[in-house]
Amino acid sequence: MQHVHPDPVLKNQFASDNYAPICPEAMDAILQVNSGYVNAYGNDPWTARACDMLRDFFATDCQIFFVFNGTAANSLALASLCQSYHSIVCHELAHIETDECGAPEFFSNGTKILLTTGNGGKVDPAQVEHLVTRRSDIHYPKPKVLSLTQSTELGTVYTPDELQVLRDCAERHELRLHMDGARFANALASLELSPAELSWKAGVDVLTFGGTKCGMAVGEAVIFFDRELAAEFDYRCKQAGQLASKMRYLSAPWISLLQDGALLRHARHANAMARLLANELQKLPGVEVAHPVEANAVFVRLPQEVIDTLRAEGWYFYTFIGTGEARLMCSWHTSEEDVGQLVAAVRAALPKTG
Ligand SMILES: Cc1ncc(COP(=O)(O)O)c(C=O)c1O
Ligand SMILES: C[C@H](O)[C@H](N)C(=O)O
Repeated sequence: MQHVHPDPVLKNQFASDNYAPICPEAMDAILQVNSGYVNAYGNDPWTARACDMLRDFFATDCQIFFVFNGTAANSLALASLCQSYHSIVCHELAHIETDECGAPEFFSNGTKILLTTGNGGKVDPAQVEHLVTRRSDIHYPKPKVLSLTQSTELGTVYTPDELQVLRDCAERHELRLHMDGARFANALASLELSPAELSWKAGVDVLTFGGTKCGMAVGEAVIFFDRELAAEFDYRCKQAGQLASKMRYLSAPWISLLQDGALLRHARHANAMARLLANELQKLPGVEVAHPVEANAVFVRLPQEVIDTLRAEGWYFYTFIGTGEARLMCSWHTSEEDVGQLVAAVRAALPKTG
């Protein structure tokens, strides 16, 4: 096929796992189900099978819905957990606060987001306790949801002990627990825990499970572990324009990524590339890895002239996430050669000593 643009493929990209192509398993799945007519709007056999496989994956009778992207998954899930007069507590760097353009507030008809700080992009339990208990008068938007991102926007992961402390706080104050799992697979691969231990057994009521970051073209799973909270969620999806008519193309890739372990294999690979990148970069003078590398992101403090040089050479990376560091995001598609080329470019861009 003639490329729309002369050469759309980016050679030097560490901006996001969203830039990666579809992984082979997901593409094969799309081709395999692309025959003939099937029921639309999720009433096809592959969607049913994908839901059953996710119930097996989480070892519980959860309810699953597929939507087009993570912003929709988070916003609609949050809207199911609270009323407009409630508030949602999350980290100040949470995607639902910084990068969803007000969608959570919009789809919940105005629910207020209350922010905590905390090291490594993880909410500070003491600040959650303070936000929830500081006021109980009618004028204060009553906290109803605690939202955690796992793995976090800074590439760290909540440990089981940290999750337990937050779960205890949520239960003490009757908060529902939302988990933004855009990179849940990376957290699973990092902690080597079971999906159940990292979700419903940790008290999570609803998980938005990222398929896109695992190599799918599209298709996030909204997973309700408390089925009562899923009541009429299908209507919420339809009204928000998130009910896919050709659902089979969102659900079938989940089958292929779950059935032979590809989902976790790709996550482990992305995490390994991030560790390799961090290990090589921190050997360089003047380069500081800013946060623990526990998933597939590396945040580095680089001299501005290095950033300018790298960008002039065509390297893609974000500096608007976190607290100003350069975010270098690895994916299922990142190779050791890619890592080596970036490290060499950083080394060459550093001021010459001596
Ligand atoms: C932490 C996090 N949550 C959610 C999302 C989903 O965002 P989108 O609506 O772009 O799929 C992203 C996107 O990459 C993300 O990084
Ligand atoms: C920040 C952007 O919205 C996307 N979630 C990413 O992580 O690349």
